[in-house]
Amino acid sequence: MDALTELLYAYMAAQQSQSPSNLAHALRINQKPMSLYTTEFLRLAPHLAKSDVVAYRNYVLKNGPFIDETVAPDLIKSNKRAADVRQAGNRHFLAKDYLEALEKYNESICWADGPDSEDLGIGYANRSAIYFDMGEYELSLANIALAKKHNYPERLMPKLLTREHNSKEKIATGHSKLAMRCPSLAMKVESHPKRPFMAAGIVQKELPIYGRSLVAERPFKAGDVILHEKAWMAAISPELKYQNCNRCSIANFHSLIPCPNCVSIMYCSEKCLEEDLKYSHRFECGISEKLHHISYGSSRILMGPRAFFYGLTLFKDNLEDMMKFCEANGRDGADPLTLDYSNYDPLEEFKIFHKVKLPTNNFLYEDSFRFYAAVYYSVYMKHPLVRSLVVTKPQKDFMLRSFLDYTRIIGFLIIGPRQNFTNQLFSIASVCNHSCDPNTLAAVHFDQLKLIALRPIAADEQIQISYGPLAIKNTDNERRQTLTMYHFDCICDSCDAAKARRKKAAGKKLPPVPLKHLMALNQLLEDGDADDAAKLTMLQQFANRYMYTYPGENYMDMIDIYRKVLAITFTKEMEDHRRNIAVKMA
Ligand SMILES: C[S@@+](CC[C@H](N)C(=O)[O-])C[C@H]1O[C@@H](n2cnc3c(N)ncnc32)[C@H](O)[C@@H]1O
Repeated sequence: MDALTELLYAYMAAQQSQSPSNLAHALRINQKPMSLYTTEFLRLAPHLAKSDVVAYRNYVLKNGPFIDETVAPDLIKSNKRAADVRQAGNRHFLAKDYLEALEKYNESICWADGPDSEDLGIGYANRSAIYFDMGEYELSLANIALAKKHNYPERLMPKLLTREHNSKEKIATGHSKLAMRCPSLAMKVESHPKRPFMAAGIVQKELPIYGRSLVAERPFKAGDVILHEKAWMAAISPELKYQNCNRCSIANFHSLIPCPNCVSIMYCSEKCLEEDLKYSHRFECGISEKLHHISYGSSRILMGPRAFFYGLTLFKDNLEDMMKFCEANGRDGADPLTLDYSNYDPLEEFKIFHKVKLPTNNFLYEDSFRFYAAVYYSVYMKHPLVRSLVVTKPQKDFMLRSFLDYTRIIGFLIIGPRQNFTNQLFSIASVCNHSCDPNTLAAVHFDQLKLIALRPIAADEQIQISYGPLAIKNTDNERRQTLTMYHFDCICDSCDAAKARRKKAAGKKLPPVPLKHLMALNQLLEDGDADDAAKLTMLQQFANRYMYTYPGENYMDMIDIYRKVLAITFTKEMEDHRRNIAVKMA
C-alpha cells in the first residue's frame, strides 16, 4: 500500500469510529498537511465549536493531535546524511535541474555536522558550480569563499581555484548580470524627516467603512516612489525550508547558510541568522520539525506565535511586563505614522501592531485559528526556553490567547494576493486599502516593498493598491469572490455600479499620435533586449501627460503595461542588490 492510500484508509477509519485516538493514529502516518485534520478534528469535538481557545487547548493536550517524536522527530546533524543528500543533488546537477540540485545541496549543507565538516565546504563548492553554469558569477564567487572558509578539502582545491579564476574572468569581461544595468526605482520626492524611507505629505486618516487609510496631502506624479518599507516580520511555508531565508523570507537565488544547530532552517545572511536567533529561532530550534508539521502548506499560520515571541524578546523576556502592557492596551486603533523611524525602536512598532483595531468580531476561519493556536501551544511548551519563561497558569493562558489574537491581526493586515508560500508584515503599507482600480502599485519582493504611483494622485486622494483583483482584468463577480478571502465587501468606485458608470463615461480616447506611440511601445515591450530604463521613462511620461483621458480604455491598457514593467523592474533591482551583497561576501 502506498503512503497516500494508507493515509486515506486511516483517515476513513478515524471518520467511521469518530475516535480521537484513531485520528491521532492517522496523524502519525501523515507527515504532511495538518490542515486536512482541522475539519475532522472539529467534527470529532463539536462541543468545541465557538468555545474559548482555552477549551481547545485543554482538549488538544488531553486528546491530541500529539505532534511528538513519532510524528515529527528532531533531525540531528549527520555528515553521512549530508553526503547522501549531496549525491542526490549531483544527479540533479548532471541533469541540469539546477533548482532541484540547489535545494538538495542546501539540504546537504544543513545536515553537515558543524562548521569544520568538510561536507559543509563541499556543499558550498557544489553550489558554486551551479551558479557558474547559470551565469551567476558573483554568487559563484560568494559560494567559493564560503567553501574555503568551511574546510573545503585540499585534495579538491585545484578545481575550486579554477572555477574562482573563471568566475572572475567572466565578470572582468562583462559577462556579469550586473553589467546589464537595471534602472533603480529610487525615491526622488522629498522624504519625511521621521520616516526617511517615505515621502513627506502622506497621512493616516480614518475613513468610513475603510477604517485606517493612507491619504495624500500633496499631489504626486506617476512614477513617484512614495514608500520603500522593509517588513518587520516574515515567514515561509515549511516546503521552502531549503529554498528561502527563515527570517526575511527571501529566496536569494537559494544561496543560503544553515542554522548551526539544526537541520531544518536556513538564512540568506549572518545578519538574518543573528536576528532570527534573537527574535524567534531560540524558541524554536529543536522543535522546528514539529512546527513545520503543523504549518505545512502555509506560511501565515505560524506568524501569530512568532509575533508573540518577537514581542516577548522586545520586552526583554519579561513576560509580566509584556502582559501588563497588553492587558492595559486594548485593540483601539494604531497609527504607525506616529513612530519616529529616524530613532527606530522596534518595541514601539510592536506596540502599534498590538493595538491594531479589528473591524469585526466575526473572524474568518476562527475555529481553525483556535485549533492551530492550541496545537502550537502544545508544541512550543515542549521547548525548554519557553517552559522556563512561561510558567504560571495566567502566563500560559496569556501566551495561548496572544497566539490567537496575533493570528487574527496578521490575517487582517497582510496585503496583496493571498498566497501561502511566503508572507510578510509591513506596518505602514498594511494601512493601504484595496481598490479594483488602484492609483498605486505595491511592488513586493519578499521583505522589501515599494509603493509607486501608477498615475497622478491629487491632494486629498486616498492612496490605494490592489490586493489582487483588478477591474481591468476581472469581472465584478470574480473580484467579489476573490475578496471574500479578505472578509470584506469592496466599496471602491469600480464596485459601485453608479459611480463606475459615471467614471467610465468620463474616459476619453488617446489622441492619434500618442496612440501610435503606445502601439510602438507595446512592441518594444515584447523585445526582451530593449532598454528597461527607456521603457519606464516612456510609460511614466504617458501616464502623466495623458491622465486627462483616464479612465479611457487606451489609458487603462497603458497603466496595465506600466504596472507590469514596474513589477519586473523592482524584481531586477532587488536581485541586483543581492548580487552586490554577494560581491562583498566573495
Ligand atoms: C490591510 S487592512 C487595511 C487597513 C485597514 N483599513 C485598517 O483599518 O487597518 C485591510 C482591511 O481594510 C478594509 N478595506 C480595505 N480595502 C477595502 C475596500 N476596498 N472596501 C472595504 N473595506 C476595505 C477591510 O476591512 C480589510 O479587511
